[in-house]
Amino acid sequence: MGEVDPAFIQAEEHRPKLESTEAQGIPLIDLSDLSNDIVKKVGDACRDWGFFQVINHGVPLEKRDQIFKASREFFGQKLEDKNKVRRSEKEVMGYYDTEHTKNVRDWKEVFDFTMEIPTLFPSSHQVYNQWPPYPPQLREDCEEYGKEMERLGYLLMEVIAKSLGVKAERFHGFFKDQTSFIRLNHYPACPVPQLALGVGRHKDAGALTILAQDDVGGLQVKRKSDGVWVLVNPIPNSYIINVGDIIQVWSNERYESVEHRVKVNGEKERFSVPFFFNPSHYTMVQPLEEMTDEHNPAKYKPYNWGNFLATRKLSNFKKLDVDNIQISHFKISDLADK
Ligand SMILES: O=C(O)CCC(=O)C(=O)O
Ligand SMILES: [Fe+2]
Repeated sequence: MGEVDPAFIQAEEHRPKLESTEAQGIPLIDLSDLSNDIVKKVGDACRDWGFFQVINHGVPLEKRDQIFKASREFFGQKLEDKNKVRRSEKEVMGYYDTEHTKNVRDWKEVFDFTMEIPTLFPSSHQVYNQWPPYPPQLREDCEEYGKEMERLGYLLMEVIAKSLGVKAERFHGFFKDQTSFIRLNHYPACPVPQLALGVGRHKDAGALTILAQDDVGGLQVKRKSDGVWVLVNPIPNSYIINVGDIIQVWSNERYESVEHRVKVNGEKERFSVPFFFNPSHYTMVQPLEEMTDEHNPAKYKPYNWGNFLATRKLSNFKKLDVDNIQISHFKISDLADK
């Protein structure tokens, strides 16, 4: 990435401290026992943290190892080779190294691919994958891994539905024609880890994120109880799950999408692979009827997910002079607060 471009430098109040608290308390849940106890544990974690880790999730280790290996091989190429699948304003999937979060450049490079091909977006936004020639097995590894993520995504949505007291399949219909995508993240070692971030503070806009990280560590979560940034410990072969903005809206804020960011390392590079489980573009996102009643009215106006996603993707692609789209724009202000 060469000289440190000022575009990477975070405002002082957002700079990471070099030492940071380890996340004592982020729940670790064993999914092999699908009893009510798990439902309660997942529900409590969604409410108290917006984050949890899972083990015994059923994703074969071999599939995870393969996608990490392919990712390392892909990013290890020369820039001119990675540029063969470069993302553009129109081709929203593929490689790029200029993502901005809240208008500050992230210290990372990414490769995005979508699950359904072509993902059904509004006709102006047909989404196709761009597969690189090298490494040759990357496409197959990605597609195989994607199937595992989808399976785990549905399973987790069932547990979350039960924890909210609605029927297990309540959310399934929203994911027909889903706009889910997977991102390969590479965070190179950074000469100024105290000034830049791998990903600036943000909340995930989709429904649910399932993240695999390597053993380097760097993901930090803003702890709900006190606002302190705590590090999510890498646990071998576990997945980090977080509630996205859409679950916050569907649950009418029973669960909250929590801010997180990625610190970079002065010596070590880091790899991670998030799966963003997203509904169809034509989903009107709004609180579930079951989550509202006269004492607990809907806190959000319905919004169209496809438009939200397209607007957010454009603002992450290039620096804009306005703040990017947020669910707070659809919040119904409470008369009692006025
Ligand atoms: O790499 C990570 O640990 C997290 C990345 C992330 O938060 C994101 O891509 O939304
Ligand atoms: Fe994120």
